[in-house]
Amino acid sequence: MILKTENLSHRYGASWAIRDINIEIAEHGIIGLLGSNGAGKSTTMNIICGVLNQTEGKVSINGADIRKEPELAKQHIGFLPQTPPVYLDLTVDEYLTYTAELRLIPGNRIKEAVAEAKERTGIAHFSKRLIKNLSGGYRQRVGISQAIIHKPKLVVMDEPTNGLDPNQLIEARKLIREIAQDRTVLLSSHILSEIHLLCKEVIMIESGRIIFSDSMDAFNNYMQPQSVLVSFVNPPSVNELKQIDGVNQVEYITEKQARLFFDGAEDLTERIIAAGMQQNWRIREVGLEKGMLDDIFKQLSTQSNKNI
Ligand SMILES: Nc1ncnc2c1ncn2[C@@H]1O[C@H](COP(=O)(O)OP(=O)(O)OP(=O)(O)O)[C@@H](O)[C@H]1O
Repeated sequence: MILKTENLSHRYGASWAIRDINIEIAEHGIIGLLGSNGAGKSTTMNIICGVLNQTEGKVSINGADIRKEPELAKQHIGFLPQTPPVYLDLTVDEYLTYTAELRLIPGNRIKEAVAEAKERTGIAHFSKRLIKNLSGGYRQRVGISQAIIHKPKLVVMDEPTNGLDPNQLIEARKLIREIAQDRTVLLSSHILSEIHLLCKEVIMIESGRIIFSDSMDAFNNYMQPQSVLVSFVNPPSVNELKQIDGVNQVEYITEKQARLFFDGAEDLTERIIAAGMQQNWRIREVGLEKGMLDDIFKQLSTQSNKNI
């Protein structure tokens, strides 16, 4: 087991930030921790990485208890906190050499470890550059370098793609996928599509509790389409649209585009198109809409409350 948390709970002052978080990760690949702002993602990650001491519960990394055997446990863990822990006045080489020392890499192997981490994250050409003169995307790569410099089995990344521009995002995702090829990456995000793109497993946390933990495929079952957007050249009336079998509600978003809500109706798209052809609505586009993250949260929260 690479990571195991047992009934992990933490409170700041009187209020609990997380309650009874149980996570078990045995395989390689990318696992997503999904939750809205304030759900408890950072608290969970900080405890897993030994940066914050939990109020209750236990964390084991590769079988070692992070509180009882911190040195042993931390050998197997790399951490990229929400703000990359870089020193702006050091060069990339100076900073990575320093982090290699912190990670207790033997002196005669530090140069090699620094070179390898830079190579993996594509920053070798910036070795002598001061970190303050790097762009946000490259600073973050330096942050990732320090997280993998000791070749840990588990890399924990707190919102690693937050605040990156579209190009940096694509590069960052590519890098994270590469890093996860031979280890486990646990990453957090409040953006569903981000977790969707990257992760094979998802742990969803809301108000400090896990409300879903399973494969991405299983998660997708909660995202059944419930509405369809249709654009017309000759828009019909709401009543005409309601006559289509399975449609139970209609709202026009613009003059020419309507949202049709339906209940588990099969072949609905085909029926809409057929009706459109018959009555000359001249349909330009039909697109299924997936449930919004808020709805999924609501759905899952109600279900988990029922199970308690
Ligand atoms: N140092 C602290 N002192 C008091 N309360 C805190 C502290 N850090 C976090 N909290 C509270 O604990 C809860 C969980 O916060 P946490 O930062 O873990 O959530 P998060 O899911 O990471 O959210 P975000 O994406 O906004 O960082 C929130 O209600 C937050 O206000």
